[in-house]
Amino acid sequence: MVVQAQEGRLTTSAPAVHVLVATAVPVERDAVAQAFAASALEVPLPAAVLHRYDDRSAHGTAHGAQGPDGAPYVRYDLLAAGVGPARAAASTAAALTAAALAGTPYDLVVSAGIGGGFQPGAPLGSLVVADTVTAADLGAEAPDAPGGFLPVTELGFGVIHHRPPESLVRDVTAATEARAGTVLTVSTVTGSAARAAELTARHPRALAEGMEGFGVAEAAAAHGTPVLELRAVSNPVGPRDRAAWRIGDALAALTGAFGKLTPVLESWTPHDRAG
Ligand SMILES: O=C(O)c1cccc(C(=O)CC[C@H]2O[C@@H](n3cnc4c(=O)[nH]cnc43)[C@H](O)[C@@H]2O)c1
Repeated sequence: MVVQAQEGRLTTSAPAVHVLVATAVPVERDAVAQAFAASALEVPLPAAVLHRYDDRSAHGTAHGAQGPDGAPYVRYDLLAAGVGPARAAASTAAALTAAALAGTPYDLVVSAGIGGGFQPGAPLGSLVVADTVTAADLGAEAPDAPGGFLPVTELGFGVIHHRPPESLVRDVTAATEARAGTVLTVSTVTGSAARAAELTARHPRALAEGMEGFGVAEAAAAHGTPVLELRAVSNPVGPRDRAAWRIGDALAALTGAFGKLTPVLESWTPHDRAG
């Protein structure tokens, strides 16, 4: 349930752990929200609306940060940030800036959604946590280069990898029974065996691909905020076959993952947060 509320600023009291979750589309955002018992407060931003949930695990932790009533808790702001790396980066940057200006910066940004799984490493319905968030098609075609492609870093610009905090990746992977590996960000969904093989050759550790992670990570990095990416596998990466997509199963896996995330974030220490 979403409670309509007008709020002139982002928050009224400092949360224990302040997390921005950026999905691409509302159905993914709502799958994440289903993990939380509380109803949402709608927080309007200039170009988007955050759905805010204050979540407490059933048991809390000895090391958890303290909420207003003394119990450990995590504040999740859920944002349907748009499809593709550019739109996702713009929306995430807007939310990060609004929070910073309000004096309540985020501790963590999570890019979450469905994604394609490289087979056999990431079966349909499984969950992948990125230990590396990689821009797979940011660069130049170069017939003389290995694989016929030069990443943008080889051209002297930017970055193509972001690395989430190791301890957080380890703990989230364990808690959610996910697999950890590289998650690729692409601007074009892979639709052929040849393209899948090309990506695997260039990125042997790739387990999944999506279209937003790198954009979200770029926005987080600009604010010095750690990032995490979670992909629930809805389809195999390879020849386009819409009939093979299992979006419902992937959305259910996303809900399940977020149901297990709160205790991990409650016990995420400031030392680890430095990543
Ligand atoms: O091919 C189609 O007909 C088609 C119809 C509806 C949606 C799509 C998408 O590609 C949705 C992209 C959306 O979902 C994520 N996603 C899911 N699977 C993959 C994938 O194999 N490769 C890349 N992205 C994927 C992505 O993050 C977008 O948010 C296609």
